[in-house]
Amino acid sequence: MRRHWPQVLRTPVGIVGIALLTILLLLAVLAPLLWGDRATATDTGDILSGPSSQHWAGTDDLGRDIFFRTLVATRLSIVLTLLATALGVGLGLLLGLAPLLLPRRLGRIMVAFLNVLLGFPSLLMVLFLAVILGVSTSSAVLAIGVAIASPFARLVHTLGAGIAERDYVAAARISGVNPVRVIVRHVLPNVAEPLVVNATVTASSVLLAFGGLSFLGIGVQPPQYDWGRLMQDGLGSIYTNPLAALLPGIAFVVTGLAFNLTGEAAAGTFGAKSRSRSRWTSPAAPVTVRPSGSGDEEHARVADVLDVRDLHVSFPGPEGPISPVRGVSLTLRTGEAVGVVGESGSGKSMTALAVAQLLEEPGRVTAERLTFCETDLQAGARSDHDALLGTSLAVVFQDPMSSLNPVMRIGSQLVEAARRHQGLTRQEASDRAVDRLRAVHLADPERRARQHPHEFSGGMRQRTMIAMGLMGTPRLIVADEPTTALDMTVQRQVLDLLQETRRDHGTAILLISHDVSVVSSVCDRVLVMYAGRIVEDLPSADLRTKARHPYTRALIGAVPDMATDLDAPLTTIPGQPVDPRNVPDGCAYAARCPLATERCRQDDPVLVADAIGSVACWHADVALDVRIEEEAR
Ligand SMILES: Nc1ncnc2c1ncn2[C@@H]1O[C@H](COP(=O)(O)OP(=O)(O)OP(=O)(O)O)[C@@H](O)[C@H]1O
Repeated sequence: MRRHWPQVLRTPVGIVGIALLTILLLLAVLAPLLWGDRATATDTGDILSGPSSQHWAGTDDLGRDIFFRTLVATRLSIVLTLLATALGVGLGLLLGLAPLLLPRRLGRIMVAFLNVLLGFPSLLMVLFLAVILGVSTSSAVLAIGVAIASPFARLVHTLGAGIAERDYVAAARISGVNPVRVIVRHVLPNVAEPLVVNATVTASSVLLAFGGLSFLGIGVQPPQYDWGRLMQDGLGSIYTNPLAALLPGIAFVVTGLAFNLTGEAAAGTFGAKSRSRSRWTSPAAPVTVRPSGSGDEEHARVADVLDVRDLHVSFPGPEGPISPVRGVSLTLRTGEAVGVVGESGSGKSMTALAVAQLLEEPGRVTAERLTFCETDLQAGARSDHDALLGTSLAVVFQDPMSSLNPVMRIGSQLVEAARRHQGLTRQEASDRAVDRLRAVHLADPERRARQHPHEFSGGMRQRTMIAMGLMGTPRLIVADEPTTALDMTVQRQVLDLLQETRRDHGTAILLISHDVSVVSSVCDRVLVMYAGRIVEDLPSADLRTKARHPYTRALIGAVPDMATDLDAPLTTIPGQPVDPRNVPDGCAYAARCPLATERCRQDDPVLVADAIGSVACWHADVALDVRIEEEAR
């Protein structure tokens, strides 16, 4: 944001706004010192006079100089405006952020409360509070501050809630960072720009509101005076000396204009910056990572990194629970790479999130067994597992925009992760961050560590996230669509990097992808998911020749290869994937399967192991050539 303010000064609107504000602030500081005495000096021989060479704007009923009084009133008018704005913004921040910190239900109540407050028109609220709190300057500040707090709180909440859903915030929260720190470090910096712009514009409304209260006699009380008070005093002589009321009126207009123009220019500049930044980063790719720890030798002794039995994920739905994952079992051994493929909605990501303990409420995870590095993740408190997950599990997500904090330097993000989980000093963590950036083949890592995510290409961001995972030595990297949206060359580099990590550190990899060819090029085994279940598990090497489930064969058939006729339409799988809200009886694939029989529609086949792998199909023994013929028909 600091970078953007000089930009504001490059726009004509910004120049005028900031010049006016500077003059007003100078007046606020200097006018009482220079002209304080002249503004209060009474001259009973010259009361309620019109403009003259001695009194440019005439005098009031005690013969005081209206011109100097208006100049001197700048300080009180602006100080009160800033005080009420600061109070409103502070309260708004508290009220707007509270729902993000409170338990979900309490947060909802808080949001409902905010909505009710918003139903009151601000000006009515100010008048109501000013009368209730009593007539004084401080009650007027309080009344205006409270009245502007609710719209500001609503803005803070809306912007904050959007950021709080990003992967890097979720990862920080779930890996045990104090919620207040998450807000201060990750949420607020990302919403600061629109909030500052909004606060600037709000200041002009506050100025008006204050002037209004003083004008009505329920704001600033004599002997103090602000522009509103001066306007009221000048009203009595409006026909003999219109300047008495007009001059403070002009002061209102100029000050309101200064706040508004500055706010408008800032909004334009920040808006343009944000838009250009999102264009710049949008083609990129993934990631959010739980950073990792060390201890390769000890790791190597443990064979099964991950052991999952009968995993279920469910969400509450209007007509009963929705289960996108329905009894998944899988095992990953040290250094093993397992791919999970399936159409969109088959439950791949939900399985990964459940395994990584990243699924948030209201999602519910149950399993007969869920063991990571020999630790039962279902036993004991969540906080007991944070250290293990934080040091041994890295998760690489797909969404580029939400995976790295856009306002933090790359180096700081790596350092923060390592310091939290490995207890390194800042210097040690910085050195390691540079070293890890080098390890993922980023050129000039020292310079890169000082840059922000928007200065990186998609592939570089993705490698950065893998570097974050490598701040220690993860036992498992869960990579959810890590190469989607990357071009073939960068995709290859990222996949090679995963392979290198696996080879050098014995890290197991769970790679999720739509792309059968990506998975089969990296993984030892492939799990095929359909409707929340694994329907086939087989070695990658056998995928093209020995797959037996009709769904696996259909997925392979949908991947074009060198022999594909480019003039013919691409092969697709007929029908629609199963909606988890409405899973049919029997085999979930039956409605789309060319081999389906009555038995398939009634009885759900279970996964049966054999010499090749495992398959859940009543027709798994039908010879492959017969199957291909059937499918072709
Ligand atoms: N909060 C939720 N409430 C109810 N259902 C949900 C919720 N989140 C996800 N689902 C459902 O879970 C199912 C599985 O989603 P998941 O993201 O695991 O699919 P996927 O196989 O990873 O798909 P993709 O490849 O598109 O990411 C989807 O049908 C989705 O609608």
